[in-house]
Amino acid sequence: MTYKELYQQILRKKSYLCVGLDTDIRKIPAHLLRTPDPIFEFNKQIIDATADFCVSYKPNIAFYEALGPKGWESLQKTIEYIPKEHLSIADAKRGDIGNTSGLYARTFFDPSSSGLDFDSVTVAPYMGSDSVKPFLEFENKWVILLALTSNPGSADFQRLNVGNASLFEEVLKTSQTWAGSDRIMYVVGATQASEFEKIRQIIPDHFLLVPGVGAQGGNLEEVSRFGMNTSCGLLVNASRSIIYAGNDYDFAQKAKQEASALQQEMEIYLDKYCN
Ligand SMILES: O=c1ccn([C@@H]2O[C@H](COP(=O)(O)O)[C@@H](O)[C@H]2O)c(=O)[nH]1
Repeated sequence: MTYKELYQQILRKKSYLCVGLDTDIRKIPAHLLRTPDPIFEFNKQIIDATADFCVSYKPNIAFYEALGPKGWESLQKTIEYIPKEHLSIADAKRGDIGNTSGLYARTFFDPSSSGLDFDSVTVAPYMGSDSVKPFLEFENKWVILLALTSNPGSADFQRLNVGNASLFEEVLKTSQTWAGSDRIMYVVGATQASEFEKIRQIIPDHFLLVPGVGAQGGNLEEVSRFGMNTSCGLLVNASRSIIYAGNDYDFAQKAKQEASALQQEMEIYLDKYCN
């Protein structure tokens, strides 16, 4: 998916919502446990209920890996089921020495190797340019680099001063010099709203993946006011607050209501701040 295609979808749906598929076998409604693939059945119903209100889906790979081969099978079926117009994000936070990163990239981007064909993957920048390069070599795919994460521990390293700037600012600046940097997005937590203005000065045009609204308490209005650019430039993720809005036969209907409410709020902010 190109930058332009993503922006057009945002305009069409009046939404920049990413639904997080953090599907936990211990949390899904009991009646689904009687189906052959409860994780996929849950995801399928969530996708059917929310597709009109979001532009992206983000399965967090941990929830699938934890189940072994069965989890990978559910993940593969989920990825095949997500409508092609939605940007798919493998939230895997990978990154290693070059040849190992190459295999991680094949895992998520090369269906002939792994059966998975994601549009994008989250990558940790800590090991530097050669650890990210193999992902960027897949020309029609996106790398979503961790910049300033939503958790309290983001202060431990990401905010440390290195020279004249903090480490996360260096990640933003240095990664701009890498080949294929036009296909980088950045993770910035919704809980970090005070930093969005500064971040936009460094990377005015890039898309930001913003987790942390809903269960983590981030403020959608602030994120939109300070983070939006002229092409929206935001994908705001909500996982638990949507997919676990209900826990019974009506779970998908409840998820739909949550996604719809966020979309309606986003429509207001698109009118107000995307110009
Ligand atoms: O900085 C980060 C990076 C990734 N995440 C992930 O996003 C979702 C958030 O889930 P919620 O239930 O909406 O809180 C989850 O998969 C995290 O691993 C993040 O929260 N912060």
